[in-house]
Amino acid sequence: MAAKKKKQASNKSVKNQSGKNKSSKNQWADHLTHRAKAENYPARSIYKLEEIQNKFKVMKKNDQVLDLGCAPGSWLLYAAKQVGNKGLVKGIDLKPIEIKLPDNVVAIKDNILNQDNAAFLDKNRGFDVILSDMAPATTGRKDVDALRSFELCDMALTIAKNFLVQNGNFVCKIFQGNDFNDFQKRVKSKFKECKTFKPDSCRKQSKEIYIIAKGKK
Ligand SMILES: C[S@@+](CC[C@H](N)C(=O)[O-])C[C@H]1O[C@@H](n2cnc3c(N)ncnc32)[C@H](O)[C@@H]1O
Repeated sequence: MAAKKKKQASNKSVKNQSGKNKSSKNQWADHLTHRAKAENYPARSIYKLEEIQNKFKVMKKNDQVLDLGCAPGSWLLYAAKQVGNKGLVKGIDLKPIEIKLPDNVVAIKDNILNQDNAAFLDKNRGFDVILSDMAPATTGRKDVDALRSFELCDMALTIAKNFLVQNGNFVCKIFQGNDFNDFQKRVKSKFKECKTFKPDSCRKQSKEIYIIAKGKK
């Protein structure tokens, strides 16, 4: 009886921003959210990178990988397994990483738009792979959100141009909007191969898509 009451309380109905009723439980939680939890990943986005890696083989053993927008850390954990203990994964995010990271991962809390993180990025060695799963905090205004997302992609591409080794690979999440074609054209001009891919694990209603660029010229 007590357990039943507790369950009812945790499922109680609340109003969302548009005034409609929704469950106070995470309405976005789905089987991948539960699977991620069971497999000790902090976010379901792990399965997007897994699909990308299975299809495009963007990372390999011993690679040095940069993960832009790395919190809460699922891609860091997955990339760390792909590169192995002789590889290295560096991550950067506005938010701190709160999970325990393996020895071949370092992460810092910083804004990618801040030019001062060049020392962390380390131009001397260069990265074999740069991943960007960055997404801006949404405002609800589609034009503003699309512009902010584009600004992050633009910065990710600049970092890829400056810090990827020759023949390096670049994966970048982008929201399909007005700037999409122009951005894709700019990526294509810098890489030998460039494709777009929407992993099955992306939420159907999401406008996000990944640009997979291989072989930096
Ligand atoms: C979808 S989450 C990334 C999830 C991550 N790939 C994972 O698997 O755990 C997007 C992240 O982009 C970060 N982000 C957004 N703008 C940023 C910026 N200017 N600099 C650094 N990180 C940023 C957000 O803080 C957020 O954690």
